[in-house]
Amino acid sequence: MEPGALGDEFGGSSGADGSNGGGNGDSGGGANEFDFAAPATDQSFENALAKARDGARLTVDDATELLATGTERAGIDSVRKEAVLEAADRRRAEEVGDEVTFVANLNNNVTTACNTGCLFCNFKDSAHAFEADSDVEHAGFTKTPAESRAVVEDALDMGIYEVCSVSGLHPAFALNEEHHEILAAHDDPASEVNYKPPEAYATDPGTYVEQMDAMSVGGVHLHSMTPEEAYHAKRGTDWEYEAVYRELAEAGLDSAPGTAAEILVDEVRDVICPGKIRTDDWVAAMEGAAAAGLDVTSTMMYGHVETVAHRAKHLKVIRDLQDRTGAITEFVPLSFIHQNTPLYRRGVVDSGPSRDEDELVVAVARLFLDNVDHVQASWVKSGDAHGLKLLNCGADDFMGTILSEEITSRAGGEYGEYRSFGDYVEMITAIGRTPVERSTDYRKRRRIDPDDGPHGPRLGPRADGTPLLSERSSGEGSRGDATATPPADADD
Ligand SMILES: C[S@@+](CC[C@H](N)C(=O)[O-])C[C@H]1O[C@@H](n2cnc3c(N)ncnc32)[C@H](O)[C@@H]1O
Ligand SMILES: Nc1c(NC[C@H](O)[C@H](O)[C@H](O)CO)[nH]c(=O)[nH]c1=O
Ligand SMILES: N[C@@H](Cc1ccc(O)cc1)C(=O)O
Ligand code: SF4
Repeated sequence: MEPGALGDEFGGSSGADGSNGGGNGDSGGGANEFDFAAPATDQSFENALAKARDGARLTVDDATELLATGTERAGIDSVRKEAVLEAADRRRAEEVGDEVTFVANLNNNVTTACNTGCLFCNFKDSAHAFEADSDVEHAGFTKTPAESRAVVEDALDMGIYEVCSVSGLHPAFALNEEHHEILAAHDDPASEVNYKPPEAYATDPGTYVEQMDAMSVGGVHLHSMTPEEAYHAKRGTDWEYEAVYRELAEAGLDSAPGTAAEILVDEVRDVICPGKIRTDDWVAAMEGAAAAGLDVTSTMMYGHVETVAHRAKHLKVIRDLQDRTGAITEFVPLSFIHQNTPLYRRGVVDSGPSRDEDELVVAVARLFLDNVDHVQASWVKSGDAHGLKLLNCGADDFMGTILSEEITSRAGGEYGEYRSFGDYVEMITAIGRTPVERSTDYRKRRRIDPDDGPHGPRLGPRADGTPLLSERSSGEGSRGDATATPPADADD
């Protein structure tokens, strides 16, 4: 399980994409080398709260005060926190009512090979371990397009609506054949454009277009190609993001996940993901996806080295993007899972966020993002009990069934990789809300009658209401964590 997290991300290969690797190993050298100033604003907590209660558009300073429960003293004030949560919960009820949505979906990640070296990530395995002549042991995988298709086909038969696919930046990945030729024409493709030909690897992931085509089967909704992946699919060219997303859409892509956002402030990215695209590029990729007619989601991975002021600035980037595009369907707060990560193991951070911080992030997202309808609570990151609590802090969506999970679990997350419809119905009704099966874009919704079990998906192209996997009988109260056998991964 544990992919040898510490210090060996790059093995001998020196930062193949040029912008990371070398510096990466030093990032954890001493605590606080980033040393961000403690946030301070000209706003008071009380004024910010009053504005939030009135429904006024909040500023970055307002959001900073609310996230901090006042910047004038350190630590979270529990009375103030409750006031923020209450305002957000009321706003949620006014805007989207009492329904709690979730989607019948599958995670089908294609490859864990990645040289980008993000210090919060244990999903990736150094790409050189995947080379045909490598004898480096690793727990990662690469799927061929045919293998991806088979996994999606199986899940479609089970009734899923969406496949969510996010992957490492495999050096052999290219958008299409023309891209392969452009990349291969470089004098030193590995160091100049993070490229090695598919023949160098034990398993060929195919092109991005081939993977999209393979996964877009039987009318499933394909949710894939994060901004970082879109960057990889155009590296070494002057192609526009819009053109890249158009080509992917023609191959079957329906919407794009807004991960790779982390914290959209470059001084934070310089510490936690120096090899990743910068904030401007992330925004450009999302705008390109929107211009190509795709919906997108938005995320924030918080609770590592950033301050509350960085979180507030991040929310402003998202709100501005949504003002310009209207393409964002939801905001997904991603609570940093620290246990196995280089950031933690190297002593750069000593934990992830507290539950108070999780609750305030959800609440302030609801209050600040007045143009994004849906805020997600994640059972993967927070577990069932705290996930349900987040649904009373401003969130209205409880993500999806996912069937398999590789990012959070590898980082040390403990909440499993699957929730059944029976689990969802039991949990959501337990907090007095209405369970609703949704489409990825939230436009299709089906209210579920809790008394009409056993429960299964009905919106997927092949869904007929049969429970997804062998469901424990509803009403047993023995939900527990993942018991499902995830679809088999292909090993390299
Ligand atoms: C693992 S990447 C895969 C897709 C692609 N390589 C990218 O970076 O966009 C997807 C996202 O998972 C999230 N993630 C990775 N490690 C995490 C951790 N330890 N805790 C919480 N979220 C994490 C990050 O937000 C990251 O952008
Ligand atoms: N929050 C997490 C998600 N969310 C994704 C959703 O399941 C779904 O794909 C999205 O809402 C679009 O419809 N997925 C994860 O794997 N891990 C999370 O923490
Ligand atoms: N939340 C992303 C997808 C995602 C999130 C977190 C993960 O760890 C993986 C994938 C989206 O729905 O757009
Ligand atoms: S977050 Fe994405 S880009 Fe960064 S190391 Fe992990 S898989 Fe690679």
